[in-house]
Amino acid sequence: MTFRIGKRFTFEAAHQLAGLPEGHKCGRLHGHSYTVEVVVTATELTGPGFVADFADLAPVKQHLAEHFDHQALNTGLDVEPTSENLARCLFEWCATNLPLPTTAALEAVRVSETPATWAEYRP
Ligand SMILES: Nc1nc2c(c(=O)[nH]1)N=C([C@H](O)[C@H](O)COP(=O)(O)OP(=O)(O)OP(=O)(O)O)CN2
Ligand SMILES: [Zn+2]
Repeated sequence: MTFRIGKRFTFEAAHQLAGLPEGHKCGRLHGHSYTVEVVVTATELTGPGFVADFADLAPVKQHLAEHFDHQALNTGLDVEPTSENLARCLFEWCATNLPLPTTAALEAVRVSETPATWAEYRP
């Protein structure tokens, strides 16, 4: 049996994407209200019955506020700021920085630029 929890975060940022056909709208500088979802799993629960305390995911909020919110993402990342690349970048940050219980594992990070679209990274 697998338990799965997630927490959703938001930030606002601008980007433009290279490598698109001439005239593609996403080649122009534009902004999104991004949503980031962090998913954690476990096969056994800890404490009162947690995969992990939702509060254990709180550092993501501060990381996004300090490094992503109201930023031009093209200058802050060493990859093209697509949803896919942001998901991998944020997964790697979470894997290093979130204080999860030893019984829990970071499963995936999902990034949405709009309510209709998403990209997910899970190694
Ligand atoms: N696989 C991906 N495709 C696209 C990405 C991406 O990160 N991964 N990003 C973009 C652009 O950032 C664009 O701003 C968003 O594209 P899209 O959802 O197509 O734009 P709209 O919200 O305006 O959607 P409409 O359906 O055209 O109204 C492009 N593709
Ligand atoms: Zn965009």
